[in-house]
This record gives sequence, structure tokens and C-alpha cells, in this order.
Amino acid sequence: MGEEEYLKQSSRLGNLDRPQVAILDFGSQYSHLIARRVRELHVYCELYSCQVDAAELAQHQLTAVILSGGPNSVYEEGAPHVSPETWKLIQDRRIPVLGICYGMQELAHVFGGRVEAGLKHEYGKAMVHRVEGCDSQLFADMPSEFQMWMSHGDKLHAVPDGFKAVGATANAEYVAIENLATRMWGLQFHPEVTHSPLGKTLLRNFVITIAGATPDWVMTDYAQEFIEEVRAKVGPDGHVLGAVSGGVDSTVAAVLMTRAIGDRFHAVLVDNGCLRKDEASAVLKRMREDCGVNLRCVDASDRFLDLLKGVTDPEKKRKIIGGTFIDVFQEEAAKIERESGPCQYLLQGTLYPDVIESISYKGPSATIKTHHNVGGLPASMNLKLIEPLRELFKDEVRELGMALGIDEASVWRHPFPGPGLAIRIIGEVTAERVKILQEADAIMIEELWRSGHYRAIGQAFVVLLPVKSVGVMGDGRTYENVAAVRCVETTDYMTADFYHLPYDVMGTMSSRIINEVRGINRLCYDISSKPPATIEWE
Ligand SMILES: Nc1ncnc2c1ncn2[C@@H]1O[C@H](COP(=O)(O)OP(=O)(O)OP(=O)(O)O)[C@@H](O)[C@H]1O
Ligand SMILES: O=c1[nH]c(=O)c2[nH+]cn([C@@H]3O[C@H](COP(=O)(O)O)[C@@H](O)[C@H]3O)c2[nH]1
Ligand SMILES: NC(=O)CC[C@H](N)C(=O)O
Ligand SMILES: [Mg+2]
Repeated sequence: MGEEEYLKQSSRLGNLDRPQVAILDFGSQYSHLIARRVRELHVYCELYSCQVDAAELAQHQLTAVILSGGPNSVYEEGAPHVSPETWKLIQDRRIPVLGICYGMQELAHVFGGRVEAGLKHEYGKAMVHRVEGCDSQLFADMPSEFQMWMSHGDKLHAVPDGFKAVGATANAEYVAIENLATRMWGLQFHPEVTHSPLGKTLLRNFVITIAGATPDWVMTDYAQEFIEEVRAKVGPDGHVLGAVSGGVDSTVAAVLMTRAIGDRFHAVLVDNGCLRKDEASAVLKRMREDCGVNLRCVDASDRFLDLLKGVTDPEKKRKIIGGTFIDVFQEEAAKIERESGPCQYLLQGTLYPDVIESISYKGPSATIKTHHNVGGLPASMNLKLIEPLRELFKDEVRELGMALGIDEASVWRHPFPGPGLAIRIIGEVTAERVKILQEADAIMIEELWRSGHYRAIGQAFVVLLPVKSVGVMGDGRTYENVAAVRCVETTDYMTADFYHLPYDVMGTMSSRIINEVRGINRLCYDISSKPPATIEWE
């Protein structure tokens, strides 16, 4: 399925009646952070492509518009711009606008300022001072000088008519601009990143003081609105199929769905032959008994492993698995149609990072890898997607899970990717290699629990490498597989650092895995951070 179809297919969670801040995304790596910061102010917001149709925006009550940063330069041919119709909508309704970095340059470009390539690129901390004699509301409760984070190469050389400078640095005259008559503000720096300590105050000044948004939105509103929206969409007799792995995201999504339509929600766990040791039975028990979800397991392991024979390319593995998942779901939907009633929808626990890394989401950003549940979907899919968590980050989903009263053990599990062990077996996936990795993985997780490190770690797993090494065991020579342990610290899974696991815990893991798992005779520890590595190896 192409990107556009995916975005059309997948239902956004949104309430037409709820006032919102619209973030127009020009493809910055930080656009999602702007959304988070606004939500942290308890104000509802949604992200849109910078090229969103004015008609789509017009359906909403917009309290403010924020233009994100982006990798392009406004003066380049082909650079993305907000459409004239959207500008007209913004101006007709007098909606306050805040442009950040590229967003400010876009304001300048459209309203007659001058943006050119700067002599120096500026990446990192900068001291911004307020222009003397001006007391912009944007800087309320802020000192006369403050630190902000910069990441740009272009420079504003002249402000558009009606605008004036309200903030500057030693290098640049126009790093914060304001036009009170048209209610437009621009910033060259990024208030949304944590390296801008007063960034949150500044965003609050814009969103709440200037734009007048009411800070009344909480995570449980998400749940209530979703439940109502789904009931209306599915109707009183409709059924919904759920792709439920028992991971954090699909557990939260499945509990929401069960609250909305009860047993007309049919959750299916697909055993793709690449799950962790005893995973299927543990998930069935937990979801049915603790969460009351109508879940069953479809064992398709032979089918998946047959299709994966001889495949070594990571993206091919992901697409095969994503495609076969959907084949299985379509077959299951047909069964539900025969046995119970109409079933047109598929629920998935897709999160924002799955989307942003898989496809150029709402702006021109780069594809990192194809997450099976997003970029790996086949064109032939005829089920419509329901993805209640698509705009959220893992830590926000956990907060929602806790608010829904889901037990801690489910909410704080480490994530486990849909393609499972297939992307942790580098090279060809075979039933024998899956078995080796399942055993090693189970021991590693057991040792993390035993040593008390599990909760402090964001994600931990073992990778089986396509490398053999020589060992000596009981006076004999061995020639076996090398494996690597990866433990990372992270909250949003967009960036991560390797976890500093104490040597004695590593030592116990290593001696247990090498002694107890036939087929592994050497263990390494992965010390890479994300970026530049990613969390998974493939
Ligand atoms: N084995 C599976 N059977 C059914 N659906 C699955 C399976 N694996 C993944 N999915 C679907 O793909 C989605 C994305 O997988 P992902 O691993 O990102 O989320 P999760 O498994 O719900 O949570 P976690 O990130 O904690 O593992 C899931 O939410 C679920 O809808
Ligand atoms: O359901 C999933 N399907 C996938 O195809 C997939 N690829 C990566 N991941 C998980 O996403 C997070 C970030 O992973 P990366 O740093 O490897 O991109 C980590 O938590 C990964 O485990 C996936 N989850
Ligand atoms: N971070 C950004 O938005 C950068 C904007 C533009 N590409 C510049 O270099 O100035
Ligand atoms: Mg998972």
C-alpha cells in the first residue's frame, strides 16, 4: 500500500468538535516533539502535512497553527509551502501562527521578507536576548536573555512588512519576529527540544496566553472520544478484527476496543514462528484473564517460516511478514463475516514512531526502516485500519494504559517488534535458529529480572549473528554461533543509549547462555546508541 493510501486508510483519532492546535509538518525531526509539548500543556493538537487541504483543516476549530522546521530551504525550487487556500483560511479566521525555524522562514518567504543561505550553519546552544524596549507576550515570565537550541543554515535578512524583531543573538538580528496585526510570530530556534530550557514557557505563552487555548485536555479524553467514535463508525452490528500481539500498544488498543464494542471485537494473535519462548500461551492467558479481551491465537508458523526461506535482506523480511500478517487477517475477517456479521475493520496498535520511521509521514521526512504494520502493508488489503494510538509515543501509551487501569506488568513490558525474532536473526531465518535464539533470549530476560534491571531498561534482546567462532568446551573444539546482547535506555524509542549493565550481570548471562544453549559459544554486548545505530539490528 502506498503512503497516501495508508494515510487515507488509517483513521486518525480526532474529535471534530474539540478545539485544537494544528501543527503543519515541514518534515523536521522535531515535529513530533512540538506535538508532545503542546499535549503536555493539556491542549489537544494534531499534526498535518504542511500541504494539507484547506478544506480538511476548515472542518476543525483551530485555536492556533504552528509551522514546524524542515530540512528544505524556502527559496529552493520544489521546497514545500503552505497552500494559498490555507493561508486564506488562517487569515480569514485570524488564527494565531507560530513559525519555528523553517516555519519562520516560510512566514518570511510568503509575506515578503528575505531568506538566504547564511554564512555559517548554527547547530547547538545559542543565547537569545530580547530586543530592548519590546515586551512581546511570547517572552512573558522569561529573563532578558535565555538559552535556546538552534539547528539551521539559512538566515532571515529582512523581516516582512508589518513584522518587527523581538529577539536576537550576537550573530543574527532576527531570531524572533512578531506581527501583532496579523497575529503571526516566528522563531529561528527550536523551543520544543529539551536543550531549550525555557522552551516550554515560551510555547505556553504562545498556545495559552496568546492563542487562548484552554488547558483542559487529558489522556483519558483520548479514551472516551475513541470509544464514542468507534461505536459510531462500526454501528450496532459491526464486528472488528484486532491484530493483538500482547505488546504494550496492542494491549492498550485492545482494551479500548473491548470497552467500546465488547465481544464484537475479535482479537487475533498470529504465531508467526518468530515469537519469544512460550509467548503465545502467556499472552493468551494474560489478555483473556487479566484484560477480558476476546483473543485467540492462529498458528501460522510454518507458513511464515516457509516464506522466509532463503531471505536475508532485512527490508524483504519485514515486507514478507507484514504482507503475510495481512493475508492471515483477511482470512480471519472472512471467517468472522461468515460466522458473526459484517467485519470491515482491522485494529492495530501502531504508534507515532512506527509511522515516522516507516514513511514520510505528514511532511517530507526520511524513511529509516519499514515497520511491518505500516510500510509493509500490501496493496490488496481490503480491511480499513483503526489505529487509536497512531499519534502517540510509547510513554504516552503507557500513561494511557495506566489511566485505563491495565496492570503494570502489561504496561511496562519491553516492546517486541511484529517481525519478532526474524529481524534479530541476521541472515536466513530457520526453525533451528529461532529455537536457539528463543532459549538465549529467555535466559537473558530472566537474568534482567533476577538482577533487578528489567524496569530501568527500555528494551533488551539477544541477536543471533551469521558468524561462527571457535571455542573450547570440555577439552573439545567447538565451532558455533556468536550472539550479541542489546540493552537500551530510552523513553520514546526515537533516541536511545546503550544501558550500562554491570559486568557481573553480563558475566552471569554469558556463562548461562553459553553453557545452556546448544549452538552459541560466544556472547558480545552492543554498545551503540541511537542515532546513529537503531535499536533493532535490522
Ligand atoms: N504476532 C502478532 N499477532 C497479531 N498482531 C501483531 C503481532 N505482532 C504485531 N502485531 C500488530 O502490529 C502492531 C505493531 O506491533 P508493535 O510491536 O509495534 O506493537 P505491540 O506489539 O502492540 O507493542 P510493543 O511495541 O510493546 O511490542 C501491534 O500493535 C499489533 O497490532
Ligand atoms: O512492531 C514493530 N514492527 C516493526 O517492524 C518494528 N521495527 C522496529 N520496531 C520497534 O520499534 C522501536 C524502534 O526501533 P528501531 O530503533 O530499530 O527503529 C523498537 O522498540 C523496535 O523493537 C518494530 N516494531
Ligand atoms: N531546522 C530547520 O527548520 C532548518 C530550516 C532550513 N533548512 C535552514 O537550514 O535554515
Ligand atoms: Mg510488539
